[in-house]
Amino acid sequence: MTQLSTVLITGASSGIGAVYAERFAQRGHDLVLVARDGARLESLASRLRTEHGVAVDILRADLTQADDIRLVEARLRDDASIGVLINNAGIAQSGSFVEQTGDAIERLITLNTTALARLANAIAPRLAQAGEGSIVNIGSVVGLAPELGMTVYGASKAFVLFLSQGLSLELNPKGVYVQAVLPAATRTEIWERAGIDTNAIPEMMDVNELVDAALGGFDKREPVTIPPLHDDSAWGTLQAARQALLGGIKQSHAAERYRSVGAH
Ligand SMILES: NC(=O)C1=CN([C@@H]2O[C@H](COP(=O)(O)OP(=O)(O)OC[C@H]3O[C@@H](n4cnc5c(N)ncnc54)[C@H](OP(=O)(O)O)[C@@H]3O)[C@@H](O)[C@H]2O)C=CC1
Ligand SMILES: CC(=O)[C@H](N)C(=O)O
Repeated sequence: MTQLSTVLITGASSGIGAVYAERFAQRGHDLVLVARDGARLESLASRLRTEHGVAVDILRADLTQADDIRLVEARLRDDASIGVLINNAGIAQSGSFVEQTGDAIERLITLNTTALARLANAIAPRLAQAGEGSIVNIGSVVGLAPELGMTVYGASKAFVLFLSQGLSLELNPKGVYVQAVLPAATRTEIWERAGIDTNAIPEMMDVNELVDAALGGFDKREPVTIPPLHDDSAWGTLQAARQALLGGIKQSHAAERYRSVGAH
């Protein structure tokens, strides 16, 4: 694998994924662009080929469908030129849990977590074998805080963060870089698609600024990049608190406050 490996980007037809495609093309990488909207992918691909002289393949796939997920998995497994996976495709949802349908919840979880994990799983063994390559998973700050009021979406993004941190522990020693990117509200189509009114959201980041910051974290090989977090010591404090809690849960007996329960 050369340093300028091919980059496969899911959700490349708009928003954050389309800007990643632009930026990696500017850096001279060939691309594989994945999404459902073939016409949009083709028009982006054709512009990037012309403007940057890179090879761009498109792969139409609905990543909520098992057969389509398998198609992308096969490409990641078999195409040795692909050294970077940008696991970006995702959807949000409006409404509270009791207003959401089971089918819509399943669709969100399949796209935001199952597809993302399966695609990482498809490429990871090959990258580990090669001793190089990168997996970038797009999470969200919403995954840090149930208080932000998007329970299922937030839970899917908490999964993305946990998975990324776990994969980082497993794969970093094998030479594979794993990055979780946690954007906050960013101006893309995701809001309209989910039926969320953005007028109520005062702080929205421009999508170009978001991706450039995420790539800044990528170049520094940060395991977790939170573009809108200005004081990064807050993240360090949270991680230190988590480590401290770990020390307290390696116990063979239940905590004192629960011990009287069985005695009745
Ligand atoms: N914008 C924001 O405020 C934030 C976004 N994020 C995350 O960023 C990621 C990208 O979102 P963003 O760019 O904002 O949103 P967009 O809606 O602009 O882009 C989403 C992309 O995912 C693709 N996609 C949607 N459904 C499917 C599907 N079933 N199968 C395959 N591809 C699909 C869309 O393409 P197509 O319709 O052609 O399939 C599109 O390319 C998401 O994971 C999102 O959760 C995180 C925090 C904040
Ligand atoms: C895109 C969303 O709906 C969400 N609020 C987020 O910031 O991740």
